[in-house]
Amino acid sequence: MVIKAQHITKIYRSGQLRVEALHDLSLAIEQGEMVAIMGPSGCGKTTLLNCLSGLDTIDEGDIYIRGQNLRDLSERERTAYRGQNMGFIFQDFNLLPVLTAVENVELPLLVTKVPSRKARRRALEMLETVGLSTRASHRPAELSGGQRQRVTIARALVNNPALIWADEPTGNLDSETAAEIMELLLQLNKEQQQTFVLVTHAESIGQQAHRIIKMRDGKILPS
Ligand SMILES: Nc1ncnc2c1ncn2[C@@H]1O[C@H](COP(=O)(O)OP(=O)(O)OP(=O)(O)O)[C@@H](O)[C@H]1O
Repeated sequence: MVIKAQHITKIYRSGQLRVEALHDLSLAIEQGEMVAIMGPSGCGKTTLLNCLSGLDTIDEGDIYIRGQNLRDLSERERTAYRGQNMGFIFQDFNLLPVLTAVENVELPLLVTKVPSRKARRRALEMLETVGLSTRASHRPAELSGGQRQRVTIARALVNNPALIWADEPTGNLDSETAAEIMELLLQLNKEQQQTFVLVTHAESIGQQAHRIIKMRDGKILPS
């Protein structure tokens, strides 16, 4: 089991306000699975993704990633753990505007002290995998939405993480480009046996995952 969550609860507090965004939620995801998390706006999908990936902390319960209880790691250790084991694909791209496509993709490698020539080679390889080798020296503003999303995917996968989190990976894209991106994710999942957990509103995208986890009001609906 690559991801195991047991009885997790997440409460957001601000002043007197208290929102229980996850309520006694348990789940298990296996190595190599592609899982889609679906449900109405506000049901807790993004919160679940942020907690499972250790970007945010939980109030109760336990989360194990490849056997490691996230609770036992300090914030600094969690950050290092994410860098080594996880890739993130978010809807608003998060690419650095002053860097070219290849520079954006190689960044996670340089951060982990991979020598620059090796990093460049690997980043170019990744851009080729996502079908963007001819745009390596373009800046994000000089790329289309679908192309930017491909750069984000290349960057998320460049250090070969075991786990990839994607929050609305096709949210800003037209349906044709969204289908292409989903096809690419499925292909990478099949080839590399990496585990993908994606949040989506799009039924057509969710249907292509191996499994859909349906959420309502901070809980998982029985399947
Ligand atoms: N930082 C925060 N502080 C307080 N409440 C929050 C915070 N972030 C989210 N919430 C609340 O927690 C609940 C779950 O939010 P979350 O963003 O996880 O939902 P979601 O299912 O991803 O929604 P959407 O599909 O609209 O993105 C919502 O009721 C939301 O208002």
